[in-house]
Amino acid sequence: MAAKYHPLPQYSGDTQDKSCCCGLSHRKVILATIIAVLVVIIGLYTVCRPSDKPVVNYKDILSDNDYNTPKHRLPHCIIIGMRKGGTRALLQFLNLHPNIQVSSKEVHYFDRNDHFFQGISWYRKNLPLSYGDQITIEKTPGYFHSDKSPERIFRMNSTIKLILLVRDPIERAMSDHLQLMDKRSRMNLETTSFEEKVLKDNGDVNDNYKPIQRSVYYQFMRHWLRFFQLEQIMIVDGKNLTKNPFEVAQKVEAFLGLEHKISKDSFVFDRTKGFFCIKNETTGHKCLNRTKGRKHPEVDEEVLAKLKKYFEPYNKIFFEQIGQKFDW
Ligand SMILES: Nc1ncnc2c1ncn2[C@@H]1O[C@H](COP(=O)(O)OS(=O)(=O)O)[C@@H](OP(=O)(O)O)[C@H]1O
Repeated sequence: MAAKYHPLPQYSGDTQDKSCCCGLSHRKVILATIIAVLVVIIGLYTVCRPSDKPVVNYKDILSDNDYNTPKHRLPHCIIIGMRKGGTRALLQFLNLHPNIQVSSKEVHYFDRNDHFFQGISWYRKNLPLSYGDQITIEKTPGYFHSDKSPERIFRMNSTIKLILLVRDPIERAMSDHLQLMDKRSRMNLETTSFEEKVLKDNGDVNDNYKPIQRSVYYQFMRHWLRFFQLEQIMIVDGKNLTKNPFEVAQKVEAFLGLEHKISKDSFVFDRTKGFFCIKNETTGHKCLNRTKGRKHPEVDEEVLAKLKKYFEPYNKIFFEQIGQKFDW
């Protein structure tokens, strides 16, 4: 009997689906691989991202009585801002206290996703070593203006103590502007005057300019008060810090439940710098670097009047939120 003829499958060119393995076409294999990779990425993200549950409680940190072992401890207190409020000066002054350990760098854990999604152990590693009887403080002024930070801090420790330095919004905007212009000039980019930047062509206040936006405090404070009790947030007058650093340091010591250890003798007024600096037995005294305490140029009266009018209603809401008034 003649053998039955079975035609061979025809080669139909590279663009056609070809049988690969298990009878699946190349396209299906590629699709399945992409789906598998996505599933693995989503799985890893879900497992590795920081837990939504509070990680630690203030009481737990305080009950850490392993006094003699230096460890990277989570902060008991965070200076959340505001940018240009005097945060560096306050941190330096608090560092004089033997029971306070400060993070010299701004960690930017809660306001930067690339840091935050590395998890709480990343944060801990980026905080200084401290002993069990010390309070760890970090300052990142960007936290105040970031909408994610309040909830993220709350989830880490709902009873944490927060410090917010406040300043006249116009002075703060000027300080912010000078910093931005300084950065531009170091990059050899064109710089613009405050007056030009803060007003639009039609003469209205330029509410698209970041230094102006960041001075509308009530918008940011709203987020913080959704998560924290006002009593947990110490509001510090930045102007008072420049005039009476000792008085402010004493109030912060009390807020943190620490003994008064920072002495008036630790400060010396530097006439050239125009600010208080920290006394140093060997070098005389140490002031903050040139990026703190820049000379503010005079602002045109008309521009100043417009800015005052612009910020007035916003300041009023902010004062109501914090239950305190300032002279701005
Ligand atoms: N003792 C002392 N020495 C120097 N500077 C002092 C001091 N106390 C408060 N200030 C004020 O701190 C302002 C800078 O604020 P910050 O440190 O929060 O700025 S930053 O957001 O971290 O860039 C800085 O703002 P500018 O004067 O506008 O530069 C100072 O006014």
